[in-house]
Amino acid sequence: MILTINCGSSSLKYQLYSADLAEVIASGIIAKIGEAGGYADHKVDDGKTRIVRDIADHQAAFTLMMENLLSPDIGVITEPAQIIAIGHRAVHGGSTFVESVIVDDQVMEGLRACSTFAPLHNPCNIAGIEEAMRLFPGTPNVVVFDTAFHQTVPQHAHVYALPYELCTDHGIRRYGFHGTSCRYVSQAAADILGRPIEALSMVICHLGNGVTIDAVKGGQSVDTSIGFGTFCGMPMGTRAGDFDPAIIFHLVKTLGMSLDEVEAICYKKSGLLGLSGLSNDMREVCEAAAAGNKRCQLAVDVFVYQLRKQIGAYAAAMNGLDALVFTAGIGENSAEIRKLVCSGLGVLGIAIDEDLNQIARNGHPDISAADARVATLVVPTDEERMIATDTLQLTMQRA
Ligand SMILES: Nc1ncnc2c1ncn2[C@@H]1O[C@H](COP(=O)(O)OP(=O)(O)O)[C@@H](O)[C@H]1O
Ligand SMILES: CC(=O)OP(=O)(O)O
Ligand SMILES: [Mg+2]
Repeated sequence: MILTINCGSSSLKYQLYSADLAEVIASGIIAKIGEAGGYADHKVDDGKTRIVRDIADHQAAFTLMMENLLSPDIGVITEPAQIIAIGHRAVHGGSTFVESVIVDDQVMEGLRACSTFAPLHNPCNIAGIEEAMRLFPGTPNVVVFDTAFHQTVPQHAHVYALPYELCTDHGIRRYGFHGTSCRYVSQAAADILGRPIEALSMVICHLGNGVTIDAVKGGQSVDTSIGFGTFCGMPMGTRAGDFDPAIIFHLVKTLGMSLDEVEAICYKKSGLLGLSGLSNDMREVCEAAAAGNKRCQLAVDVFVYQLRKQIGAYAAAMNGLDALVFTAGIGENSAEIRKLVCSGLGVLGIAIDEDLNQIARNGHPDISAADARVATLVVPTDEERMIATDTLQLTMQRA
């Protein structure tokens, strides 16, 4: 069996596949790590078991995952050796990692070096890999990078107009994230449309806790909204998205904030949470907005406006658009956000059928109106399957 691990800042998601990847045998999420109210949801077939327990750190989360997988009641394995390879998500691979790799000491060193670029994500990814190496000695670990798919973004799109030496000598450039999701979703969208991916210009809207808008032309990422770190581009759950960097100097020099405080604002106190003052969860923000909460309405308005602007920019950058694709938590589940985003994009030839929009998750990925020039699709992402696929491929190659 092949195990995939996605260690986030406060969660660990896992999925166990049969060795041929034909079947997902078990999956789960361990949530609120290091916070009050920790729990694990472990799924086998249609059954879900919730275990409520405080989870101090990623090591404790790993222990709980193993208890679940090995449990006589809800477990699916009898010994760890049944797992032949483990695939991990890593967010930032910098310029060092352009594709998935098998973990060795040098890879771990490279990952640690990229941690300063993604302080919210990479340290957690590394904690997961270290724990896997400790609990499964001798089992190959593969690491799959969010940044890898965006290595094709051309220089004129990934270089910032800063002194060029900062790019060449210090790796200051746009890297892009959620690449594993965009890679999966763009191919799935081409399959749904029944057209070769090489012939398509698409904008992928990965709208989860983190948000990426990605321009994919001919199957390659040609521009992407997140940049060097993971807080720029679109507003996200708790991250700011683009704002004038002069604000940072003002907060530090005039308002006397420390850099740590400013960093916390950019990554943890902004976005939907910062604007709404209520929640980083789009469902809650939409519900409160519908009930008349003005700051929540503002958060929705800002989110939708920035999305529309970015989609328009990428349609122009690619000199055309064949498909607009929604994915991840918000993109897959919120008919309202899809409707709001698309309603302002008629100029591009985007038009959706509201009845189809409402039933998109029930096997109706194409929600385009009959007269639309651009196809609009809703495609559930599956980063885990991509991670498992790369893990299988690399370990087979080595064997
Ligand atoms: N029905 C829904 N309506 C609006 N937002 C939703 C809905 N279901 C999930 N979401 C949102 O999806 C986001 C989480 O997306 P997800 O892709 O699961 O996150 P992660 O980046 O952690 O993988 C949250 O903002 C959540 O509110
Ligand atoms: C890079 C990033 O934003 O990841 P996530 O959506 O998992 O927070
Ligand atoms: Mg996700």
